[in-house]
Amino acid sequence: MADEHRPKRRKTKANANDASVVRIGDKVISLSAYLKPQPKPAPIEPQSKPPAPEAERVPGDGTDTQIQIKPQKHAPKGSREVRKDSPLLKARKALPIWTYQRDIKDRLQKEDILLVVGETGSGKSTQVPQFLCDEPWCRRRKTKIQSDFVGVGGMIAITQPRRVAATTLAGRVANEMGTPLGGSREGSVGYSVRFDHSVPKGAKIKFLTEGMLLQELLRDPNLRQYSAIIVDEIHERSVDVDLIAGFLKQILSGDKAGRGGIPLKVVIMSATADVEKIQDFFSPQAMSSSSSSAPPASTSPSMQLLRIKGRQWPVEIKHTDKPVPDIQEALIKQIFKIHTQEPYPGDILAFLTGQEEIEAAQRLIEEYSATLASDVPKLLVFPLYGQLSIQAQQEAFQPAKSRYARKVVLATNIAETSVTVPGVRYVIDCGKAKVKQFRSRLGMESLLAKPISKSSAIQRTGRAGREQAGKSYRLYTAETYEALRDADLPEILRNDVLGAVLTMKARGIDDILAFPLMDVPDVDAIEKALFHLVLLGALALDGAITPVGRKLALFPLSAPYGRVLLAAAEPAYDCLLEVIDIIACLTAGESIFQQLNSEDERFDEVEDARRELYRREGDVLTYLTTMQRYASENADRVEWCRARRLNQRTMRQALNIRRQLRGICVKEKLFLTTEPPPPDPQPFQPLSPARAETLLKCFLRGFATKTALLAPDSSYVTTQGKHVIAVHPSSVLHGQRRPAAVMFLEHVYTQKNYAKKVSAVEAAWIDEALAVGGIGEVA
Ligand SMILES: Nc1ncnc2c1ncn2[C@@H]1O[C@H](COP(=O)(O)OP(=O)(O)OP(=O)(O)O)[C@@H](O)[C@H]1O
Repeated sequence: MADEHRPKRRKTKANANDASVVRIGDKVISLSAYLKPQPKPAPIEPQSKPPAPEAERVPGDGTDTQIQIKPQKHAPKGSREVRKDSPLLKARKALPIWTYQRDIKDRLQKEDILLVVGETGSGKSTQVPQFLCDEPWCRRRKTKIQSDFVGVGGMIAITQPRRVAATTLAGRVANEMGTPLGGSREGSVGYSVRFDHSVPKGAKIKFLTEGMLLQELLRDPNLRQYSAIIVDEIHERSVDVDLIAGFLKQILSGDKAGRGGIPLKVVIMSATADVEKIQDFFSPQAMSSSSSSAPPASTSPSMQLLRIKGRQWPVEIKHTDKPVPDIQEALIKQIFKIHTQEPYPGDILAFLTGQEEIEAAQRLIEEYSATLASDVPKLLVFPLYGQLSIQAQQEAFQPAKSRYARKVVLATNIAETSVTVPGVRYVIDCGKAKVKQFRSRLGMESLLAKPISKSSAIQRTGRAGREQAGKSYRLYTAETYEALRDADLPEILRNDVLGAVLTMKARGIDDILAFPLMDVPDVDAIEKALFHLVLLGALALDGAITPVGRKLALFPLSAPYGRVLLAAAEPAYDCLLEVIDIIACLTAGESIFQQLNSEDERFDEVEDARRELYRREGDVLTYLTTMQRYASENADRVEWCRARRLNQRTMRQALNIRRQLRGICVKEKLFLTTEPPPPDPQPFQPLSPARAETLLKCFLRGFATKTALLAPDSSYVTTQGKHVIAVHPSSVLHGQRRPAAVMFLEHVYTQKNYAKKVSAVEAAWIDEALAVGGIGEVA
């Protein structure tokens, strides 16, 4: 029996006899100091400002994840007129950056590149694009490029490290401009994140994730549709933002022929950037040496630096007196202390390290909150982490449904930069974050909780004090803060660079080491990536990009998933529809299976219902069966998911991704027939053993290097690198018969080396897949 969704710990409950304690495993946390005597909460004051942004679901079948922002009542659809007494205009004018408006415009009128450094909440992300979008240089112009007349410019792109920031900022700016967002034909503001785009006709400002801008760069290396690119939150130094900085440097230092001589303006922004490093990278000397067609250093664009002083609202920072022995305990106590002692309303945003920690804390807070007296406001908990679907993430940004409740958002560092969570007045910072680190020599990734940097701590604190004065509770001492390093290591120095190398190759960069990067990754990591790309067929043996590589770079999927998709379209496999179903489930966000608790009274019933989904070959085919049965259900999908404890929201998102992937495959002419994919619901057809084998072999075309063989001592040893690896408890194969060979789609080092998303395969199939890639045998 699969125990993917078994509990990882005993069910915890507040002691029935003593409502002032909560238990975490063996520990008992007493909250009595905060709760007795119970102070009466402050009376609820009507909020002086309307909550914003007023994001809403698009009504419909629920498969669309677009967000729709209610237009301001006074603003006609598509209008950009905002009344002078609009509260939002007043709020904009109160932002510290407002007084710098003229300065920013003047500087960009004269120069092409500007670095804006200003405190969190000073108004950079929401205001700078609005200041610039009506500048004369921002108009779309017709120009002659070679022999054609083409339009250049007219729009501003502003990149964000995460989709939640891109969508919420787009919502806010649309509101401020009095223009609708999403689902509308006209408007000034749009957004584009993976699997979700909403760019109205005539948009002047587009918020997009860094990954999406990279995709656009592959299609249009001169970014012709834009007059300006704003790179926000550059301090996060993701691989993608480093690549963007490199490409922008090439455009800025080039001869502009590809834009018909029209310059591209570039604005780099952050509250906590390493100013010197960025200035060096974009210095005239560095510019002139990065391009053969560059003018001499004396005429290269020079980077202006503008520092925005001040923030709108103060934030009081409180450190602990002594180190806290148990972060979770301290965090929960702090939440209840705020709830009972700080004025209401005022929501709480608490930073934890990961999904598991968030779920554990959520259970405890909810259990305890249920025992609070009826005259005490309830605590409503909202999780916020990367694996959640966009819809689930958006819920954290809505005002609490009940007026007599305090919202507690439990977030990972995805809420650390850029975002404003409306209503939040208090921040709690646990001082740690899970950091992904790729050890190129081992070919293994680790995901361990580590102390954050000063930059992260400042950003977390900056999530308070955005709508009113706030407080930031750091669960570590002032001395610990002082000892933190200034910034995190850039991702390019600690992560797999497979995607980065593929992007560079697809953009025609042959000499990867000569590409302008703020930090150059280890040669070892680049070699590993080149080897992997050759194996995937994305690069030829001489390192040149192949047609397969070009296609992979354009898919909104990682290269191995893209490779599986392309293989599925080959006549030898011919299983595109099934592979799309599986990849849709794998990339939809949160696991489609909710974790089951063995003490749950419905445990056996749910396990019974799930049995029809589990496949003894492992997780990949279990996902397929689940998607196919879900899609074939035509009575009540919500009830169907409930009975099996499937995450209905993730399933809906998977259907949405499935629709988009099918569309991409039709466009790329990958389907072997010209017949359109059959509409749902189709009757469920059990998978034959031969078909199961074909599908797993097809997945090996992308994942032959992520395989392990059973050793005589019953452990699994990876075929690449020869490391011992265990099947993760979340896999349907955990605790089952041990097949002689396994393929895994992910691996992670936490307490030990774990293989996730595991399937039973045969050693001969692995050899076959490696041989197709020209790499030889595994054993
Ligand atoms: N979604 C939102 N809902 C409500 N208010 C918002 C929202 N987004 C922004 N604001 C308001 O606009 C102010 C400025 O936000 P903005 O994101 O432009 O600042 P920033 O300087 O870019 O901050 P950071 O460096 O933290 O990203 C916020 O402090 C808040 O008052």
